[in-house]
Formats: sequence, structure tokens, C-alpha cells
Amino acid sequence: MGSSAADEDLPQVLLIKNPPAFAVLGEEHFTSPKFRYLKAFESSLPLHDFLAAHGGSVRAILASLSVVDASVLDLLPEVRVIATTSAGLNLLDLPECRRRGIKIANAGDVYSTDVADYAVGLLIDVLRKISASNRYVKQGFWASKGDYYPLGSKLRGKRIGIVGLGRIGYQVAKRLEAFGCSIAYNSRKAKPGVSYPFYQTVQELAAKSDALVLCCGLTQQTRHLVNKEVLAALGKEGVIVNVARGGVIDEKEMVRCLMEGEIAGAGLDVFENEPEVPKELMELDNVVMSPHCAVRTRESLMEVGRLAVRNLEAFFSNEPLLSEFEDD
Ligand SMILES: O=CC(=O)O
Repeated sequence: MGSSAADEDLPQVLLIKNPPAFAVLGEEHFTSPKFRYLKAFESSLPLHDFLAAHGGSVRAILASLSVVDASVLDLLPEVRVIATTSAGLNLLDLPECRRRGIKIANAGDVYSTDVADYAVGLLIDVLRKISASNRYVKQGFWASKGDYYPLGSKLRGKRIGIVGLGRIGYQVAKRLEAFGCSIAYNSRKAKPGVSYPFYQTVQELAAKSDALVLCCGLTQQTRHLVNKEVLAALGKEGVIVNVARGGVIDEKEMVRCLMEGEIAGAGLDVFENEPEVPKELMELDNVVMSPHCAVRTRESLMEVGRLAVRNLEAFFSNEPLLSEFEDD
């Protein structure tokens, strides 16, 4: 698997998928003298068969949007750390990791500003119809049909409800404050030292918001948090932006609301069954979509890949992880 004889003694770090950072920027940026990679994705064997054959001495996983559950961990008895290049940890079975004493290091703060920029971009696009105008010009309609007539809606003065005021949510709030919006939020609990109004439920927040920006993790508690009642509370003029996980919204209900004009629009970077996207959304000019790429910039990929490597090096040197995820 591309390793020299001298490498053979190094501890093995499993790659289930090829991390985007490696695929885009080149694996050579992410090698280490302290460990070597075992690449499951290069094998033609199904993952579990591969792990049954090769997983016995693997000590760590470098995960990137891959499922790590009990059935995977059962085949990796020596694994004690997972360094993931994701901010969201919904694909890792956290209780199972805790039970087995497996530490987790995640992307920490690496993506926060990029995702926040992107969320603001989606919101402005939906409100001001940038993508729709772009299509209009590129399809040659300006000359044939005249000026683009549907009016957008002003960002300044909008009431923004942030769902999940963690690192990313906070960056979104700061940016939109600078645009002249007012901010309120819902989180598991009110954040000490934060002056934005806190709402106990997303439904109350939605009722007081012109746009909801979803920035929370996907957990059992947040699955379908944005449901029929929340969408009704957001109302006909309301906009949803989702840079969290598709499962945070009841997608079928959102599609119905968008088609029937029960909410005004949506900016969506994530979907419940991605890469599948509800086909009804393809036709809607008030919906802006992207393929789960809010986190990705050249810089963030480089930084997150290097962070994962440094976390693994810290682990193999018996030093504290740099971005250890503490499950509370
Ligand atoms: O959405 C991407 C991530 O969680 O890293």
C-alpha cells in the first residue's frame, strides 16, 4: 500500500474514504514520520471485509464524512483515537466511542468563518435573487425579455434567528449584525455572556424571525427540529438557510412549504439524503442550492488536513489532542 520497509514499523491510521483535503491538495501535504496510512478506499473489498482482514493493528482513524459505528469499531480493537476532518460528528457513534475510551479530535474552529461567510452568501442570494438573475442573463433573457423584474428583499433590518449559537452560529451572527440585521437565537441553553435574545424553542424563534439560519449539529434532539409547526411560524415571508445537516429539517415538509408558498425561499447547502436532492427544488427560483461545500476552501482544507495530522501526531506522542471534542 505504498509504504517502504522502514515505514512498516509505524502505527497505522485508517482512511476509510480519501479525505477531500488529500484528494484535492495532494496526500503529500499530510504525511507524517509518526504514522502511516492504511487506505480502505483503495481496496476492492467491502469495508467490513477489508477491516476483518487488515484492521487488527490499526491504532487510529482519520475520518472524513465516513460512518464509524460499532460494527466498524468491532473490527478495530486497537483504535483509541479518531481525528475527523468534519465539524459535524453525526456520522460517528459518540456513545460507542465513549464506551470504548476512544478520543475524538474534530475540525475545531477551522471551518467556522468559511461556513459563516457561505451562510451569509446563501441568505443574500435568496433575498436578492443573485443566482436567479445570473440564470436570466446567461439564458439570454435580458436582451429578449427585458430587465429582470422580480424584486428581491432587503437584508438590512431583517430579524435573523440563529439555530445553534456555537462557533459557526456566532460568526454568522457577527456578520449579519454588521449588515444591520437584528439577531436572536436558540441553542440547547442560553449562552452566558451573549446579549442576543434567547428563545427556548425554535418555534418561538421562528415566529420572531424573517430568516432562520441553521448552524446546529445533527443529533437525536435536533433531527427534524425544523418541522411543520416551525415552518408555519416562520411564515410566508420567511427564509431558511441550512449549513448544518439536512436532517435538521423535515425536508418533505419544507419542499411542500416552498412549493405552496408557505415560506418565501431557502438557501440549502445540505440535504437529508445527499447527494440526492428533492427534484421539486430544481424548478424553484427561490431556492439556492449547493453540494455540501460551505466548509470547503483551499485554505480550510489545507488547515483541517494538517490539524488532523497534528492531532494524530500528538496522540502518538502521548500529548494532549489539539482539538479534542468534549461530549457534554
Ligand atoms: O459539513 C461538513 C463538516 O461537518 O465538516
